[in-house]
Amino acid sequence: MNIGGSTLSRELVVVIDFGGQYSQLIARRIREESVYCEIHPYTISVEKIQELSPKAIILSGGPSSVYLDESPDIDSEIFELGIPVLGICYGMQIMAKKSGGKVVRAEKREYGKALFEVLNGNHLTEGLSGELLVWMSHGDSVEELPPGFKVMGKTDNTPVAGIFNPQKQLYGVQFHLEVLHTPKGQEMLNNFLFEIAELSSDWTMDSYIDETVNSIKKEVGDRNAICGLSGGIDSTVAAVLVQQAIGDNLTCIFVNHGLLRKDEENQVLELFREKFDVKVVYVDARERFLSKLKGVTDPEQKRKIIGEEFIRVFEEEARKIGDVDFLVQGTLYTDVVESGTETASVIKSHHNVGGLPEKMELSLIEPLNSLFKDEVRQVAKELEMPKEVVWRHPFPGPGLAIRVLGEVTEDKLSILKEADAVVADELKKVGLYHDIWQLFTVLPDIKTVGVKGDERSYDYPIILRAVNSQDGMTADWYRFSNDVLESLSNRVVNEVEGVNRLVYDITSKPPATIEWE
Ligand SMILES: Nc1ncnc2c1ncn2[C@@H]1O[C@H](COP(=O)(O)OP(=O)(O)OP(=O)(O)O)[C@@H](O)[C@H]1O
Ligand SMILES: O=c1[nH]c(=O)c2[nH+]cn([C@@H]3O[C@H](COP(=O)(O)O)[C@@H](O)[C@H]3O)c2[nH]1
Ligand SMILES: NC(=O)CC[C@H](N)C(=O)O
Ligand SMILES: [Mg+2]
Repeated sequence: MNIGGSTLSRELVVVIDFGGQYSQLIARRIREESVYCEIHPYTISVEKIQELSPKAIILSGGPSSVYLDESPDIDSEIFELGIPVLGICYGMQIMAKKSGGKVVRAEKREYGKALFEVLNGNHLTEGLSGELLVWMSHGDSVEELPPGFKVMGKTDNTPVAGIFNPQKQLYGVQFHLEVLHTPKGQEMLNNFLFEIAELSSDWTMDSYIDETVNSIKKEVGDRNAICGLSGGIDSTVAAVLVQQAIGDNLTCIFVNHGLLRKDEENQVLELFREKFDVKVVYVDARERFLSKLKGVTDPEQKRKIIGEEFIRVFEEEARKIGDVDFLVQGTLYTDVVESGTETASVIKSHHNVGGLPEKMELSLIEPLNSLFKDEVRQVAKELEMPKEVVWRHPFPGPGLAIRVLGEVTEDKLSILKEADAVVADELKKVGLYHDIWQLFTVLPDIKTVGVKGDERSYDYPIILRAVNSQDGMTADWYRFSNDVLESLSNRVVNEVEGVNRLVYDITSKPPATIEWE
């Protein structure tokens, strides 16, 4: 059993993912309107959709072409369910093809900004007049309209840039209305959600808390649970929600795997002792994690070892407590998606999802597995948690193991801990720490030559990473002033033994990821 937020009752929009790069963004745009939505792979069956009983369906874009044999397909039945459907790009093309139209390779690829001229009045563009600036990214086009459909509008390049069938409430747009480069995109999406599908905005964090607590109460009853607690926002919120549901039957397990930041174990324990009324067991597992990681250099292998070891520690602690059936984790929607689904490829195996061992003694409770990070922060605020928890920078479960590149050793860990502490201290001093979404240092597996005090040094460089983001799915590097960069460099090189260089990572995600491994 996996108890998560998605089992709750509320109006639902299903986004069907054809492998598009913006599927997450579509989901975010919908949730920003206080409407709950879930992303499902295109392989979802019609029966499953009926079971979920969504009030609207959105078909995402995708890299493939609908006329190819192996291209992602969907059962035509979904257009007959009486549920309003909006197809975007590939989504519109598949809607056209499955409804009896024809899609072909276009003469000219259309990429970037275009002007969309509305040709036939329809509910999607209601309230919008004149030519609309839209964002295009396609090489295929609808050549023949399916029966029952009308052309919604055109661009210079694309005579059929939008289609609709008002009787069946089917709408398709060739452009991406979910990106900011389509300025009226959100208005069109709102027309679809509220005018066409008649959804109400019933997705609030307030209602989320009540429903989640109630559903955990029902599922767990008077049985016992443990919670993997890191002091991070996700597990803290998960612990508090579960505690509200089952009270003293919850015990939190805080694991020191030797990969925490400088003094982090003490800070976390103190925070929980002072500010939260939950039972916390501290486990010193440094030895066993570090010995399992000995000689291992491959990033995915490191993650899997750590994921498995976490579970083994949790199981041992559960046996000590006795009669424990559940493990609570602060898994987020993003952890699930990045660890790979049928249509989304594995970016990296988050230790708590893709890194889980196949056999587990405990059933999972993941009350946040349908939320994005910023939504969890909203829940935390709603729960009146201290600011230091709400705005704490995310810290990955595998900790410094994925920031010491290559083999993890005690020596390298201690250099990295020191560098990390110096950087955090300096940025708190200049008042920038909370301006940044996530900040950390990385220790690469190389040494470089320097000159310190007139003498040659052959030491490690430290890489500084600072990014801003909303939910960790995309991120932009932080623009420091030169003065701040200079003081950071001076302090790190002077104060951290074994380091003679500081370099700054100026890559966004994508194409990089936030962590280096
Ligand atoms: N040191 C730890 N001890 C026990 N459980 C942990 C530890 N580190 C991570 N976990 C578990 O793994 C989950 C995922 O880790 P993750 O880092 O994504 O979440 P978090 O630490 O709660 O929040 P944040 O993302 O803000 O750091 C946590 O929610 C928690 O259940
Ligand atoms: O708990 C976690 N277990 C993991 O295995 C893991 N990998 C990455 N992260 C965090 O996720 C966010 C996105 O990171 P990436 O851009 O590196 O994928 C960033 O905030 C990362 O710190 C993890 N968190
Ligand atoms: N972004 C998309 O969905 C592209 C759809 C299709 N591959 C095309 O090029 O037209
Ligand atoms: Mg964490």
